[in-house]
Amino acid sequence: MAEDIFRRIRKENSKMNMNFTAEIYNEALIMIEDLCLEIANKVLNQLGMPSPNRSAAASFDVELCREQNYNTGDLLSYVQSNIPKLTLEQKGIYDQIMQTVNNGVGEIFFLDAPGGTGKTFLIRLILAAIRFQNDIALALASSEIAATLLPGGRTAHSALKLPLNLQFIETPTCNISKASGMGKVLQKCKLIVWDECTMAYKKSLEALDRSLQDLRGNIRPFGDALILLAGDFRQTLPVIPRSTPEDEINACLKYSTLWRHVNTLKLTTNMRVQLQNDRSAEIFSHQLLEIGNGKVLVDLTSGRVSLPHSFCNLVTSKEELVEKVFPNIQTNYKNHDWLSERAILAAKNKDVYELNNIIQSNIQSEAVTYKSVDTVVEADEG
Ligand SMILES: Nc1ncnc2c1ncn2[C@@H]1O[C@H](COP(=O)(O)OP(=O)(O)OP(=O)(O)O)[C@@H](O)[C@H]1O
Repeated sequence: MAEDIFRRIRKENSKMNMNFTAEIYNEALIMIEDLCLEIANKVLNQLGMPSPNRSAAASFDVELCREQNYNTGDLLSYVQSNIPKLTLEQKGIYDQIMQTVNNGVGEIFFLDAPGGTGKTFLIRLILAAIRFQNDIALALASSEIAATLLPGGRTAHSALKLPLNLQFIETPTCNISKASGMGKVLQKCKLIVWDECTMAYKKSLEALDRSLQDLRGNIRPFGDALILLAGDFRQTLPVIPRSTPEDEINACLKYSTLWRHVNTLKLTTNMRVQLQNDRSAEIFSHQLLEIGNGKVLVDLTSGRVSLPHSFCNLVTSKEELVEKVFPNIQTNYKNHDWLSERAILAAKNKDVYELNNIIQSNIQSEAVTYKSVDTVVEADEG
């Protein structure tokens, strides 16, 4: 267990010159003791093992080291080379946020950015501009994929230790103490970015709000921290299994009392269109916005929209779709670059399984079954 912790810490702090330390053994003892308490309601001492030092664990600020462990020289050159590229719209938002950071005042911004308008580009620059001054900018996202797009990005659930059964708790909080590494990060940080916040349950942001108020000893929204929320309400809203659309809308951030404190900033120019000067990309992005903005008629009986004429290529079966996206998969499947450029997205697991079966049945090779575990692990391991 101690070796797992050691590997995890080395991975999280790739540039930290860290050796095996007594604190790592201590963290392992704490984890073992937590399990024993849960299973047998006994501390390690009662089971003939050494007791962990709980206060020493609090001073083991891995989280704090992680957030301050950036190469400032690299960040400075990144900032200097990318600021001149910002469009007027992006520069206006960059300046407003950096000014608020430098003034040290609390504010809640929402960056309303349809796909392709340079939201990720801008956020990466803001993170770098804060970090190169040796200040902390915490990058969170609602999904793992979005988290990987931001340097130092982590899922909000894992970083904030949000309860897994959030929706059933009246007033959830983050499971973070003042003395913990993450508690210190949240007290010190100059900015918290939460990308794809539009997918998060409003209760997860409310939990962060409560915890920041407590950690920072300030009863203003989010403890007067500077928060940059980003996302697009035209895209996926919080997913609640077996719920109605009303439940999903009610779970979303706009229906939180926090929303009235939010200052919305907008990005509107599609950079993919602008940079490539591609007319068809422009038409496609316009059509996407029309759908997202509810301008396309919905069939009231089925609840579906009819896709605009020339919006995309339509196919008549899953087999045809597989053939279009993965032509000649029998031989191409060995080419990883080819594979990494294509994917089929489906809204339901049922369709994912069916599509996977069709693709796999086209590949003539020996089938290997790997075991997997799908139980929930500790929130901080997720
Ligand atoms: N000012 C800029 N100068 C040069 N390239 C830019 C600029 N803004 C954005 N880009 C590029 O445009 C593309 C789209 O930007 P980005 O990925 O940041 O958009 P996004 O709003 O996050 O889109 P999505 O939500 O679809 O991921 C990227 O390749 C990005 O590097």
